[in-house]
Amino acid sequence: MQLAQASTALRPAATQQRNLAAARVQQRAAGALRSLEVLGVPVAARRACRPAAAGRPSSMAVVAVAAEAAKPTILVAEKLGKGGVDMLKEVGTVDCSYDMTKEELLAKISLCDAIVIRSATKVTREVFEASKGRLKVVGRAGVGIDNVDLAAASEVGCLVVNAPTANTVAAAEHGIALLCALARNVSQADAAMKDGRWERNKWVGVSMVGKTLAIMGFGKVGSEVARRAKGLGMTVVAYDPYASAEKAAALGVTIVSMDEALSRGDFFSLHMPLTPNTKGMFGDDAFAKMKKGARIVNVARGGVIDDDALVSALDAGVVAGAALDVYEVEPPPADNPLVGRPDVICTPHLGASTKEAQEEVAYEIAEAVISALKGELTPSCVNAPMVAPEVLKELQPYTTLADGLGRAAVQLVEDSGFADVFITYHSPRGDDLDTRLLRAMVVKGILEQITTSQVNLVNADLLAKKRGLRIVETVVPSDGDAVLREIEVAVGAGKSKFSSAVAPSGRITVAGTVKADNPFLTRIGNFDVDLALEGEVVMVRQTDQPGIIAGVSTEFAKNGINISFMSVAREARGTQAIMAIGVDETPSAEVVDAIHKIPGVQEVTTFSEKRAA
Ligand SMILES: NC(=O)C1=CN([C@@H]2O[C@H](COP(=O)(O)OP(=O)(O)OC[C@H]3O[C@@H](n4cnc5c(N)ncnc54)[C@H](O)[C@@H]3O)[C@@H](O)[C@H]2O)C=CC1
Ligand SMILES: O=C(O)C(=O)COP(=O)(O)O
Repeated sequence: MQLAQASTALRPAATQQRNLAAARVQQRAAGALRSLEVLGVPVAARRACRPAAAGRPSSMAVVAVAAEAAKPTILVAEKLGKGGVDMLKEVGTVDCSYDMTKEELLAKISLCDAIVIRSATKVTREVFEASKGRLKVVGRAGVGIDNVDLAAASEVGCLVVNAPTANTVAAAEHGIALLCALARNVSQADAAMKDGRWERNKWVGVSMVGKTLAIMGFGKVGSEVARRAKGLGMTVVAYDPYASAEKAAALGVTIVSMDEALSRGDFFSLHMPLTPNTKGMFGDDAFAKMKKGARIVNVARGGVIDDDALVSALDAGVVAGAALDVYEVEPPPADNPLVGRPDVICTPHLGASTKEAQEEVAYEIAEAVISALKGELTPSCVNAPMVAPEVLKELQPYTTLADGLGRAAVQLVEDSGFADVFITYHSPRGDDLDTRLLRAMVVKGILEQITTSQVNLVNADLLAKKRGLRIVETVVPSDGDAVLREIEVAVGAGKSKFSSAVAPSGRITVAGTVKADNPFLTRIGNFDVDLALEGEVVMVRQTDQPGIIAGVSTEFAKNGINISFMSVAREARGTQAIMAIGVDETPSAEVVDAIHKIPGVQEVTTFSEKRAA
């Protein structure tokens, strides 16, 4: 009765948690417009609603349309908890197609903006190629991302997000379950009884209390296993080259070298990810260093153990038994040398498979996928640099500026091209300024003018490198309360369309700042200007003499072009001057020509802060 009451009492709390998760998602949705601008991560709908021939709509416009018309298509390729699927349905068209063949996946993927997978689906380079640029988010409903080609994802600017925390306890509990089963031959004894045999002497086990458990990989799962093993009275040591000894000590765990772990462990529990470094980590060499009669549990990934080496170690009695949840190939082929052995107990990759964990994983991944589709940098993005939310918030207005300056600089380049981009940040933070986001936005501004690639924080550096751009960043310490006083973007181009944009350094140079959250152009070449960095900009170089401003504005007025901002700067009275004019409508070639013909005007150029077509 009491238990029933307790569980009823708990239910509203769980519901509340769901509501909170939904509210979080809604809150994020509200911030989506801004985030899109920040990262330039195109929402799925961006492609869907992009007009075929017309100029590319701004991200803002796209989102507005997106919300109305084109919902992203989200392919759920493996079983996902209903709560998560429902969350995804609120923002997109969800296609739950489980157990697809590779060919079916390849055929479907170009219709999908996001895919949600578990460990069985391999998202290979071939899959990204088949998606033809449409796939923007891979959501791994779990931890291990060894089944996703991260390099290929990054190259195409696809965000990969995972659910790093929701199945930690489930995996740890399964590790402990296998540890106990291994020590006490639970599986073998159970199989014998079901086979009609009562074998009390055959299945005598070993005790765990007082024994040493060596945890290999002391991350989230490893430390939860440690906590539980301490409760069983075991001595716990851990090998993890990246773990904090203090954190381990707080749990009563000693961090040791790999060799020490190998020589001390009576039991081993593996919890490192599968990476090129950990692949085959438990091979002949490692087994040779173990105590005779050690037992090993693998709830991490099959590939970290070399199967043949384990077979030899079992045959030699170095390893007394193994418990495996994961396999190099899943499901393991019939000729797998380990599965059929009586000294090996096996489960079919069940570590994360509890009802509770799967419900939570589904919410965690749905939230991450939705936020990634909206262009937000989710904390669980595994192929983009982590930018803390507070940094993101602080830098947001400057990201628009950085994007705009990159866009302006590249449009001032005369045909010859360029390879060097110099970005100078004037900031009171000095070297503490996190410039990754700003650099990505400058690169995005530049590349979006000259390529059709979608550029975002994930692939900006990579695409810049591929285009042979060399980005040189300098942070100049400055005064002031704002995080940044000015950003300057200079490109080492041979020639500019607007000669006054070339600074004494010989580089096309533009600089800007943020005023009241809006980006402003403050310098072109060697001229100080003051112009909102938005829409169309007309640059005019003239002799400093009366009447030119009137002539230029008359020309705009005649053609129904509204001036939004104007800034005039000169070297000295009666010498060279420039006008930077923000206009609401794009001036035609005829208007530009007419301005050029005004006596005293030497050159005219335009650039656009709108996205390139
Ligand atoms: N069987 C199952 O269903 C599940 C399996 N897993 C597996 O468990 C692994 C661990 O998961 P978490 O603890 O959540 O990840 P985590 O990232 O929190 O921990 C991994 C730890 O491994 C350490 N590590 C990396 N390279 C190492 C090396 N060469 N030697 C020793 N340690 C190394 C890292 O420093 C980190 O502390 C995952 O990568 C996943 O493959 C996770 C959940 C469920
Ligand atoms: O989260 C992990 O890394 C797991 O191994 C769990 O895999 P699964 O989602 O159960 O296929």
